[in-house]
Amino acid sequence: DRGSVQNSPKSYDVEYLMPVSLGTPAQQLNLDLDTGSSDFWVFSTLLKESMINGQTLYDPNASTTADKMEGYSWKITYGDQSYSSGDVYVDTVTIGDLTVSTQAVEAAREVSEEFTADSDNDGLVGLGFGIINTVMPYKQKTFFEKAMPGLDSPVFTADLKSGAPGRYNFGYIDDGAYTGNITYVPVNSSDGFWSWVSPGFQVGTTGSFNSTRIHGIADTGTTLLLLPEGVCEAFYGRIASAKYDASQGGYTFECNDSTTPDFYFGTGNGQMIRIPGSYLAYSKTDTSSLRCFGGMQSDSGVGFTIWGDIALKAAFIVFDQGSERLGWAEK
Ligand SMILES: O=C(Cc1ccccc1)Nn1cnc2ccccc21
Repeated sequence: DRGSVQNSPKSYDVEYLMPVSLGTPAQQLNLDLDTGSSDFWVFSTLLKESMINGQTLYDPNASTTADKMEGYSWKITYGDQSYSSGDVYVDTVTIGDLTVSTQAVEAAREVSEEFTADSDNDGLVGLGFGIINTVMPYKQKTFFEKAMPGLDSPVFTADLKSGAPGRYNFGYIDDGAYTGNITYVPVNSSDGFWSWVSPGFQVGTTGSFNSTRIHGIADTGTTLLLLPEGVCEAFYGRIASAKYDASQGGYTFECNDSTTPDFYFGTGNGQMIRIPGSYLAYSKTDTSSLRCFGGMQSDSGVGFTIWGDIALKAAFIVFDQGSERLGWAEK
């Protein structure tokens, strides 16, 4: 079996949403595929009105195939301190023609203000590893883990684009979606993340390759690229107008600064992925400003590097859960 679904970026590529069908008859929600977490949760009719702001709600009572998991609950807090919690139902879920008939659907009773404010986002499909699923008393499998045994190949791929729709595929690799070769690197899933080691980086075409191992996770649910302080300093040191602006909480620079170099990161056996400098001028610091908040920021508050959407949209990525490895290709 296999599946394929279009993803669509919200403004500034802050997140990428995809249509998902839940229940019988199908209820369609727009969900955020998040390889940085492992809960499948949705806005639901269990929520208080005050927490809803235009989102589409999953109504388990309107689904003939929904069964409540009595005595089960969930509560998740993300790295940015946003959170959600609620009850659990088993129901049928279809993403891009791929159906899982008994998916644990986590129906929200409570969401933090960040989720309420994001009216286009009806919930998350966590495609990290199931060991960090938060359902109690027994953790539940991710959508991919449930689908995997029936797939042609135990992989899913992410093709995120800058300011344009891309695609998530399940169970196969579309050889037309990338150029050159796919370089595979081993994944350590013990923390539940797609964790891997980059051999180093290079700033611009003229810079030398810096052989420094960078431990981090491939996370579609994080917007920015959070890298070690020293790497940020090497990159921003090459941009004439760049500075660390404590009032903005990060590095900023003039959006059109022509000295902005591309950023290359190593993936293994000599391959590098090029992130165009334009991706790193993330968003204007305010409407009238000429300065942009950097798409690359320090990971010092996190403890590991996060290869978020800024980096992922420069590549075609194979999340190979069958072999616990990540595949990287240019496109
Ligand atoms: O939380 C983060 C980014 C982050 C910030 C600070 C420390 C560690 C990580 N990403 N993320 C990944 N999945 C998410 C889902 C919702 C909100 C944020 C999400």
